[in-house]
Amino acid sequence: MAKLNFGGVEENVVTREEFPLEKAQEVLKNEVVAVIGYGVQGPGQALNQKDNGINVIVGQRKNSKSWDKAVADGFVPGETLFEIEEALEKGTIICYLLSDAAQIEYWPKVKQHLTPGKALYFSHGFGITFSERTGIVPPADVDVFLVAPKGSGTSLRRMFLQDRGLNSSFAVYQDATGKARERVTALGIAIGSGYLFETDFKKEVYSDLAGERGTLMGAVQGIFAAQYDVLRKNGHSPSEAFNETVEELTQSLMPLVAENGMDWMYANCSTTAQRGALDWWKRFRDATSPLFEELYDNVAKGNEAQRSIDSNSKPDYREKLELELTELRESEMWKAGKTVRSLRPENN
Ligand SMILES: NC(=O)c1ccc[n+]([C@@H]2O[C@H](COP(=O)([O-])OP(=O)(O)OC[C@H]3O[C@@H](n4cnc5c(N)ncnc54)[C@H](O)[C@@H]3O)[C@@H](O)[C@H]2O)c1
Ligand SMILES: CC(C)(O)[C@@H](O)C(=O)O
Ligand SMILES: [Mg+2]
Ligand SMILES: [Mg+2]
Repeated sequence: MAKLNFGGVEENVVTREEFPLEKAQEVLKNEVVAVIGYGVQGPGQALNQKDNGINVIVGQRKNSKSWDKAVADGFVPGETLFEIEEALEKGTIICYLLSDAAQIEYWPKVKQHLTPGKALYFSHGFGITFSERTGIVPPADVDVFLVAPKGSGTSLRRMFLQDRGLNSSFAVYQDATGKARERVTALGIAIGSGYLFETDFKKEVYSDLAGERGTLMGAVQGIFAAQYDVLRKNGHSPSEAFNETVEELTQSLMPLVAENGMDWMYANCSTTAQRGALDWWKRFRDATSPLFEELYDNVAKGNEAQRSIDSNSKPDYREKLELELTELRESEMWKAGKTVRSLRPENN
């Protein structure tokens, strides 16, 4: 593994140079990788593995939208696409990619098919870390590990098609065969990861739940809404408020941050903007820091996991989520955003 220096701290990272695709293919040549669930991660991971020459099958409920999607994506019923139980039986590596809540419901069936030497693969530390709540306790004679792409399954697939890789975390929880590490590394490469960063199940799930509730998804919408509302209350038009809150950030400034860091983005703005941003960022940090502390604490106590289990186990959880997404979509800010986006050349 390559040792890289991250801001003064050395960490181990698996690179594609040291573990090329050919090595992954060799490690996995006698395995049947069963991807269970074809929602968001399922398609990205299954298609990338298929294109990488891995023997991959999909397990999904028949008569579902996801089943039809798998067929449309080229998986063949009876050959590479099966009902969940059949795929569980055929697979030697079970990639458990049902939603975290659905994993609880299906666990008794999965466990039944985890015969000695098989491997159980997750893309989240959720089920194992919160096992008192999920009931997911694997038998001792199977390998248990995770590869968690740090991004959407949609991006995993898109970046693969662009010959780029999405960074993933990986962890081994249980090594029953003595081969868990090479199996998980091979899978990490095969699903289209760029680099693999080592962690453990608990660290992965705590950081992931905090991140998505925080800056990646929850906090970003919150801070957008707060600024947009203040601008609107002070008489600015929807387009002005949206451009100054979201559009400029995603189209002009975030690409600069992505390219070369925050100081680089700042340096490409006026000295007027730099003076103000350098004065104000610490106040935003200090104002939000207690909220981030509260969030992490809730994650560590298992409250966030429980909330997710409770609400996403309800029969109508999809409709309920969709209602809340619609509320966002129908808010003035995001309706203004729709019109602003329609003006981009690629949407004209
Ligand atoms: N979505 C992402 O991009 C992403 C990123 C990193 C990690 N993960 C992790 O990957 C795993 C899969 O997440 P996802 O977002 O792809 O899941 P998802 O919510 O898209 O659901 C995956 C599949 O589960 C099926 N499913 C849901 N409820 C079911 C039930 N009761 N019975 C049978 N099937 C059911 C759905 O039909 C779908 O095919 C999770 O552990 C998640 O935390 C997801
Ligand atoms: C894509 C995310 C937010 O990184 C993932 O953690 C998820 O749960 O979907
Ligand atoms: Mg997550
Ligand atoms: Mg994540």
